[in-house]
Amino acid sequence: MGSFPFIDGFPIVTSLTLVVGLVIIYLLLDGRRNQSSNRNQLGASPDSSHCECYKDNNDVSSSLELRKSSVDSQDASSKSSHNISDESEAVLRTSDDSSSLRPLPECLKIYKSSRDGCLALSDDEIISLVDANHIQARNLEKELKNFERGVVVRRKLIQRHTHVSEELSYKSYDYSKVFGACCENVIGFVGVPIGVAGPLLMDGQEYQVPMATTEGCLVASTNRGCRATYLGGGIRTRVVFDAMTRGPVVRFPSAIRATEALKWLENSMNFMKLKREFDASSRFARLLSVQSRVAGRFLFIRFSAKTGDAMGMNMVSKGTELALKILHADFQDMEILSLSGNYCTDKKPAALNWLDGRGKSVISESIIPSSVVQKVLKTSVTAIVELNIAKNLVGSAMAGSIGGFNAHASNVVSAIFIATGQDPAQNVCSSNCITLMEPWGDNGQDLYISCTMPSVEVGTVGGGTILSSQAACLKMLGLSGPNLSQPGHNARTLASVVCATVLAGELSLMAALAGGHLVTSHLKYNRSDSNIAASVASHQQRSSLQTSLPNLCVPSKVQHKHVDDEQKITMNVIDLPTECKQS
Ligand SMILES: CC(C)(COP(=O)([O-])OP(=O)([O-])OC[C@H]1O[C@@H](n2cnc3c(N)ncnc32)[C@H](O)[C@@H]1OP(=O)([O-])[O-])[C@@H](O)C(=O)NCCC(=O)NCCSC(=O)C[C@@](C)(O)CC(=O)[O-]
Ligand SMILES: NC(=O)C1=CN([C@@H]2O[C@H](COP(=O)(O)OP(=O)(O)OC[C@H]3O[C@@H](n4cnc5c(N)ncnc54)[C@H](OP(=O)(O)O)[C@@H]3O)[C@@H](O)[C@H]2O)C=CC1
Repeated sequence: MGSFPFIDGFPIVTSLTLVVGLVIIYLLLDGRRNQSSNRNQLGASPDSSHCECYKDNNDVSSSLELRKSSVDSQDASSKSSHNISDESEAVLRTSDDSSSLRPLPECLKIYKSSRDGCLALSDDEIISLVDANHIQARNLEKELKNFERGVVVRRKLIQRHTHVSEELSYKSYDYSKVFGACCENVIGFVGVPIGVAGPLLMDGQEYQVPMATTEGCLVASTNRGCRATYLGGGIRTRVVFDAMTRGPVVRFPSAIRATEALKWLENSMNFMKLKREFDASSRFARLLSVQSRVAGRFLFIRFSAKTGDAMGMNMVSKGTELALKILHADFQDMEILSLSGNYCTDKKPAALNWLDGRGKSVISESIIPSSVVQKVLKTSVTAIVELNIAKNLVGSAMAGSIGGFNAHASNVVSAIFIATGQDPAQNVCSSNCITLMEPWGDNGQDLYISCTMPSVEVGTVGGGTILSSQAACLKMLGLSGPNLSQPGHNARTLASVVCATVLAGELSLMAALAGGHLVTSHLKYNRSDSNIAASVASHQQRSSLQTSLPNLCVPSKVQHKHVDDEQKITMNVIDLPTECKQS
């Protein structure tokens, strides 16, 4: 044995066998890799993918053979996944077999051969035409005359640059409502859970309020507020102002000229001229007022209009553009710098909206009996009233807030906005709210609460309200679409629902804070380890700090507001689960 050469302690024969075996395994694995990269030719490696396949297919004769064998199976699979008319089924091609790609000139010829030329091309062939700038990626739905296939091809296009998981939903969605109205370059849709809070007893009627959110605990809390107000006899609301605004910026050669224009706008005859033009732009938009401010040579003009059941931004923008032409006719030296000069103010925090209102200005109020405060809200009238002053009034003043004198109005506003197809960006000003609380009744034993929201920007027609799920949520409230007998009534009622639900949310969260229940409730409803379990495990393994508090330990009990009378220190004492204590 000693005369035989050894490799790493093995006799040479054994070593050679090992090397040959490894080479064979490597070749087999490599072959599989190549096969799979051919199958995913629009996948992760963009440069090699399509171009390589296209080069391969320059050999037309071989590609024709391959194509013939693949077309049948492709068509069979495509029929189930695409909503194609019978006519086009016969010629539809999809992309799975890269080897069947026809050369670009041939694809172009087919594409141009008729109005439906696109339908005779596979997804990959369509992509080759997009790459060569014959088809615009953003027009795929139109070109393919099939919304879902347009979405599928666009997903394949961007697969080459980033991973688009099947988990991003795209099937069985009514894209016909989206195209030209709600979104461009569509690649799918995101599902957001909808919870329901209710019954909300508002102005004598019961509502079940849909809320779209991923913040566990929010619906539970709002539901509790609905319960408390229901037991107290409900919530009353009033809409005190209703006008959407658009505020362009224009410029003059001098401040003097800007001031002359301002004076012109203040004249009631001139206002009527503007109004005639503005009102002619819509069956529902009606100009109510024009408010102007000068800053040097700039003039800012805030057009305010009723917009029926629409939130109204498109409508008011359209009317404003026409009205500006009338002003321009008398002030030819006026430059229109922008239809929006941020004096509207849309989608940005602004004191103007807080002070003067925008959209619907709404007030809601309710009285909660002391027994309900104790049993349902688990706090006392004194504690919640004191906390409201300290937090929502003094705290927000200390923070320099404008319109943020509340606990979490934006939570409820955003959840209802997403559920009912409102413009979610308008959550910024729509969440302006001041929450007020007072002891009520002969002995101050009950609780009075009100929410004042000057700028709720909502509609029941237009925007995302046309989409099926969002319209279904509006239907739950009995507020879908236009109110034919009283245009504007549906949108105003929706604003009331928002304000009343905000009141319910304020009541419940403030009670939880006053009672020290915030953390326990959120750890119960608002924490999951589904996408962090691995990192927590590896962190624990790495650090092996058994003494530290594991991230996912849920306190079984939180004692709050343990006040040391002498020092007036407030402490939170967290009672940990046994396993956490042991570690
Ligand atoms: C609409 C455009 C982009 C057209 O702009 P355009 O320049 O006429 O379009 P184009 O056909 O010349 O295309 C130029 C590029 O725009 C893109 N593009 C163009 N069309 C599409 C489409 N269908 N789908 C996807 N991408 C598109 C695309 O990148 C395209 O490049 P290409 O692909 O041709 O090389 C332009 O007029 C625009 O940006 N308008 C403003 C719209 C906007 O920003 N709206 C936001 C909402 S407004 C609001 O909510 C807030 C407000 C206004 O109130 C705030 C305030 O007070 O200021
Ligand atoms: N343009 C912009 O600057 C901005 C646009 N937006 C977007 O604007 C969209 C909303 O614009 P908006 O003007 O509300 O909606 P639309 O643009 O959809 O306009 C409403 C349409 O509904 C018609 N309508 C039918 N019945 C009624 C009724 N009872 N009350 C009111 N209108 C009715 C109107 O008729 P008619 O034609 O007679 O007026 C109008 O054509 C959203 O998508 C939003 O995201 C948001 C911010 C800024």
